[in-house]
Amino acid sequence: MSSAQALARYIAVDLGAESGRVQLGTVAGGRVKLEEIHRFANGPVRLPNGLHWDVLGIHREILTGIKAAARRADGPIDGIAVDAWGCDYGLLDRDGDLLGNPFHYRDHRTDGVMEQVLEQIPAEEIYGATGIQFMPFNTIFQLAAHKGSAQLDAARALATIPDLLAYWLCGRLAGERTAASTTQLLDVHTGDWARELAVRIGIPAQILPPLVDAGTVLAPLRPEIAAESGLDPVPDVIAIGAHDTASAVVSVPARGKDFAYLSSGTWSLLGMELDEPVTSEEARAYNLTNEGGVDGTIRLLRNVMGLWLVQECRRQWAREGVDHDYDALHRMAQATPLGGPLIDPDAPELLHPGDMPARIAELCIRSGQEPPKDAGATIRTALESLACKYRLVLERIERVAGRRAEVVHVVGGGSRNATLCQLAADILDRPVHAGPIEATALGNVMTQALAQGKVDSLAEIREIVGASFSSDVYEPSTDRAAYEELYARFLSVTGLAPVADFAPTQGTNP
Ligand SMILES: C[C@H](O)[C@H](O)[C@@H](O)C(=O)CO
Repeated sequence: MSSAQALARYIAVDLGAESGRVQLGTVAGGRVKLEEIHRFANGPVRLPNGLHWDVLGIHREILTGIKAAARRADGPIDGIAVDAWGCDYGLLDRDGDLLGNPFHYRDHRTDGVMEQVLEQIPAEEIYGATGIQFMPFNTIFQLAAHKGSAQLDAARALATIPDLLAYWLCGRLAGERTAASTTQLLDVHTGDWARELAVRIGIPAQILPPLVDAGTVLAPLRPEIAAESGLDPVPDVIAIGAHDTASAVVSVPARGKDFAYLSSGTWSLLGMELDEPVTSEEARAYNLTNEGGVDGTIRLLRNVMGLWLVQECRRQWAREGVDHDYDALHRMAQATPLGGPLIDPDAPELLHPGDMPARIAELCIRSGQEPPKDAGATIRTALESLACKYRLVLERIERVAGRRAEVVHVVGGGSRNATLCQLAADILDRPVHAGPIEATALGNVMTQALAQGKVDSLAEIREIVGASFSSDVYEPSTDRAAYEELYARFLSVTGLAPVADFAPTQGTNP
């Protein structure tokens, strides 16, 4: 694509729990192209006081990526933006300096904290204000666990992970709303911080930063970074859908409204796009979340444990001396016959790092099933269970959204997992369109283009992405009996209630 044609070039920094990527996006002639410039591993660092993220290391990798992108680009860079996982944050002191490495959401410091807070403030109230699903690591509970710490006492500002890294690139700290929504401290009706809620929990509301919408230009890249990278003219740093899932949903190549999306990676984020939040008793009972979307949309979704199950199994087997790569694991799972043991992939025992194969086997035994006999069978159990949970969650979302999804778009790294995509189509009994893989980075790039008026709308973005990247289509099996039997067995061994006869509960997720 020659520079004459090139309409705009953007650098997208896309940070996930397992890896970070710096991508160069070029938007021209109604098409978007993405080039991976720099990829680096990411993961928890254990300190005496718990699991943390190495944000200085992440920042250094971002600078390396920006320099390389500047060298690779065949013209000026128009913007830079950062997206990252939700819920985690850094605290800044009165000088704007970081007060210690952010904790990792899988750290045990929040054990039991959500229950304590819910004794103080009823779930109905928190959900009524924020519309956010109850998860033990939500920022609100991490801050409650942080109370009384020297860090929180000295804190003058809170920065979600994407906001912190954007702040280090441009010097302006702002709370981008899609990322802010994952804190469970944003009022979903007003779009402002739920300060009164924060104060009732003992969180100093003054640390909550000024809010901006996705598509806001923050400030120019810091001059020393621009100079070091040879970026002239100096690009702006732009707030986009800073919560990675929000950016992924931007580039779902869907038309109309009757679609569901599954952002598939370490987590499976399954949802539908709404114009307005739904904080009904039923939405709360199903523990659905109303996370903020780009262009004022609402992401009515649910976190499902995702490919973390497979990632942790692989790490455990590697610790035991058998290093399976992901392709080998999926070939083994594909070769394992349908109908093995099933589990609830969202069982709390599976959230923290550790011996995942043993935990999966334990859950099977505890529910009266023979545990998986080998690695392939263990992965098969994880994938079949995920696909079954997708069905339960999607049926609940459709009921609350009041409409049916005719197609499910699976995007992200997990969209390469053909076994899971086919199982999802079979158990959901509807077509699954898989791709693009780099949906989050594409959403990052295209929202920068939206911020600069290079494109006009979410619909146009989805047209451009759909025209630029093909999707693999998985049609549901016609052997309905086999998959209906599988789903019925899933419900019976897990004790999870199908939509039809589900009764409201006291808040935390079934
Ligand atoms: C904690 C998870 O990261 C968060 O709930 C999820 O939405 C996410 O950010 C996935 O990347």
